[in-house]
Amino acid sequence: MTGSSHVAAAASSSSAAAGSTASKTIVIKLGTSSIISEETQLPKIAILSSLVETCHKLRSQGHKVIIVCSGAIGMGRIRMHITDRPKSLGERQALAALGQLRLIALWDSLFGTVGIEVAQVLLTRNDIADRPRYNNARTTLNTLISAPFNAIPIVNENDTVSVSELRFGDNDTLSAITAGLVDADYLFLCTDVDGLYTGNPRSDPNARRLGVVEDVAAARKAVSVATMGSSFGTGGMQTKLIAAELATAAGVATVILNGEHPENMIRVVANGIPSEASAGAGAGVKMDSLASSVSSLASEEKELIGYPPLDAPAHTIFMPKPNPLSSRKWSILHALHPAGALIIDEGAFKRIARTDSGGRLLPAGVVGVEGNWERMQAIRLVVRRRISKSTPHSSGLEQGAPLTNSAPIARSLGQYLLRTDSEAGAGTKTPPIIDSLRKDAPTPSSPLAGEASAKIVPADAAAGGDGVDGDEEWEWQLVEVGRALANYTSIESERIKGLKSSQITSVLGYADSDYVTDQVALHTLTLPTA
Ligand SMILES: Nc1ncnc2c1ncn2[C@@H]1O[C@H](COP(=O)(O)OP(=O)(O)O)[C@@H](O)[C@H]1O
Ligand SMILES: N[C@@H](CCC(=O)OP(=O)(O)O)C(=O)O
Repeated sequence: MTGSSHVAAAASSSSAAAGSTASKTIVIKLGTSSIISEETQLPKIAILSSLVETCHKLRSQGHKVIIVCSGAIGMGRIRMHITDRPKSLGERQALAALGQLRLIALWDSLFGTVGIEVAQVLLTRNDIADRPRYNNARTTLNTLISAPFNAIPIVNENDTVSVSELRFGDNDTLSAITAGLVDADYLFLCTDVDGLYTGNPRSDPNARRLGVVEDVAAARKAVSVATMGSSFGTGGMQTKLIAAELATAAGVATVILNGEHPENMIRVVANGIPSEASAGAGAGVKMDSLASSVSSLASEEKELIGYPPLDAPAHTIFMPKPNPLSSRKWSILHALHPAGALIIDEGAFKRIARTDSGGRLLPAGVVGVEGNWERMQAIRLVVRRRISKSTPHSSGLEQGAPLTNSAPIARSLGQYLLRTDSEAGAGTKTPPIIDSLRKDAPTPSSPLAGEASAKIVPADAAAGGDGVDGDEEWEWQLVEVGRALANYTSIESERIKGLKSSQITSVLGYADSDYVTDQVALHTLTLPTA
């Protein structure tokens, strides 16, 4: 894709739908299950070779290709004859170091046979944590896939050195971030099943594959993805849905398909992305629970919606968002690492949510500053509001919370108690958002904020939050509503919070901006019901 914005991506994608020969940027994610045979515990050489031929063909059609390849730990296990999943972090990191070498050597020799250069790109979340590093990674990838290099970057998480919150945790998420980084047109998630099913096809014989999904968040709620997949794989279908949500928000069409037949990707690209109109024609006609999110169940509605064509290979396609976020906003919301939080009042939120305000936040609306940051670092915007204690808490997490890298908020807002429904119900002290960051987490939570975020409530009256007004007991509730790039450091922000812009100079001795931030990306324009 030539344009740099996601909007341009969407425009080029939809106008060049079926049968397009325009150049596309294609990110292909290969899960461990596509690289290593569960049965033989050996690399799937024939399939990898077929993938190489597929990439060669895609490139000869003018497309650019990036591969996000799992399997370092799996290859390390093969190399060291370890049959069980490694349990300790040290063991996993050591196996990744042993396996990554083999993996890249294998790709280098296979791609060498068709004259394609490959480049190894190992990333941690830290490598894209702030704007300069994010832009640097973007430039490197774009340089690699463009002339004169015309290489295929082979991306993996730098498992050997990445720890806790510096991890992507799974390569589905990493592939979505990579697709966003390079403004890709397609993200292919190759795995060991033919797409997203209504339930795990390994265990549910009645599970049915979905053809076209328009609303990933709704589909995520409607299908069952609870059980894990192959013995080598990491996240199962859940992390693929998280990846689809992230990528489609950036305007990237996301496809889940079986890695056994990489050549099918050529046909999917040739068929193009179903146009909104044709996808919409079939919406809401089949399964009640999926009606709002899924245009078609595979096979049955092809004629009705015209996609996929009758001879199309099995796959599930997640439609790119019709109005994707700009590249800059997407990176602020989903890629950059928030170093802290500005706590704002409801009035300030309403002002920045009004489109005509330009998303600029005055210091007058800031009621708290948490964390340490420098200018231009990403921060969370968290609304503080008063709610009645008798109001039952709705679950922001279930509504879809923005939680790809949310552990720091729990830490930086340490004096607050993070309250979620699961905590209230199951009594666990670990918020699901923190589990979502862990590589081995069995149930990662959603990455995106449809509307709400975690509810963060002052732990006790000492935190200055609870009170009684007449008969009503109340408490403060904190809701993350978006992210922003800071105009002032955390120390400066603390000093000017609550002030008028005209007072900034007298307090700081200078005023580089009237706003604490003028680069805001919101998850939501309205606060969820308390
Ligand atoms: N609703 C579902 N639809 C499809 N597959 C599912 C579903 N729920 C769970 N799965 C499991 O997800 C697995 C793929 O995830 P995973 O093993 O992590 O693969 P990879 O290594 O390719 O990332 C499938 O083998 C399947 O058993
Ligand atoms: N980075 C890890 C893979 C992590 C991962 O997400 O694995 P998978 O679910 O097989 O795509 C590795 O190379 O082993």
